[in-house]
Amino acid sequence: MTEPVLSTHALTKRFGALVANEAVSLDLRPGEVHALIGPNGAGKSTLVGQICGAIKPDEGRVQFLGRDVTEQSTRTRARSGLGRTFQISALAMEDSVLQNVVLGAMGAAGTVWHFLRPAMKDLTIRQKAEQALERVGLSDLASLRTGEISHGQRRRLEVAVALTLSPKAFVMDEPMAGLGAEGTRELTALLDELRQEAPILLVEHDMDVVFSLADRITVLNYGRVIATGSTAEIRSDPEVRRAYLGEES
Ligand SMILES: Nc1ncnc2c1ncn2[C@@H]1O[C@H](COP(=O)(O)OP(=O)(O)OP(=O)(O)O)[C@@H](O)[C@H]1O
Repeated sequence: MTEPVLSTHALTKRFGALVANEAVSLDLRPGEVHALIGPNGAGKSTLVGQICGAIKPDEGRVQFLGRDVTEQSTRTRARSGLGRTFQISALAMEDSVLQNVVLGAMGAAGTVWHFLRPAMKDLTIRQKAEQALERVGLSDLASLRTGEISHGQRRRLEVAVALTLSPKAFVMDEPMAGLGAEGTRELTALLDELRQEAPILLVEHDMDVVFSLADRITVLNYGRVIATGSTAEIRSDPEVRRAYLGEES
């Protein structure tokens, strides 16, 4: 079997008496979209936080590109190619679309102490940013203020920022949240293409998106994995239907 790009091994996280994740193991394989679903409070964001380095696990390990990264900072993981988009936008609304991507590319190049103005003149960084914007179909909006573009376009801009890291894997936390039908359709098409460049761990509530994009699905309930499998397997799993899809047994 192909080596996974990213994997968690028995990750456990407690908040006081609450077990938010209990021995969660999953993997992300090359070329796939692996959706992580579960009811509100199931522990999806807690898991993503541990994968990306924002939350320290109580037990268990995280492996990325064959290395144990459990003790690494968010920044180190990002620099090795763990691309992340957030539930809540981290974009600078007053800056232009291009400036936001340049800021991302500066972080990727390790030039965080430079000021934005000289960075805009750094040809390598600027080129990288422009390529990323082209990849997500936002080149025409490069000079607009980020606050002026639509919510859907901002979601794609976040993907462009992540692309400047030349990611080896994406972790996306509810990228479709708040999008209308058109925005959802555009972002779904983009993610469908991006999986060839880097596999995607996708936390998503929109089941139409999940079932149209995912190669595999992992279902969390009360912090535990209750099922992992293909979309067909998940659809017909009685425990999933009971716990998540709200069906009577
Ligand atoms: N910092 C924290 N301190 C205490 N409890 C927390 C903390 N973070 C999360 N929790 C609790 O852990 C459980 C899992 O939360 P988490 O946000 O990971 O779930 P989720 O599946 O992402 O939910 P949602 O779909 O609503 O985003 C919840 O009961 C939540 O209240």
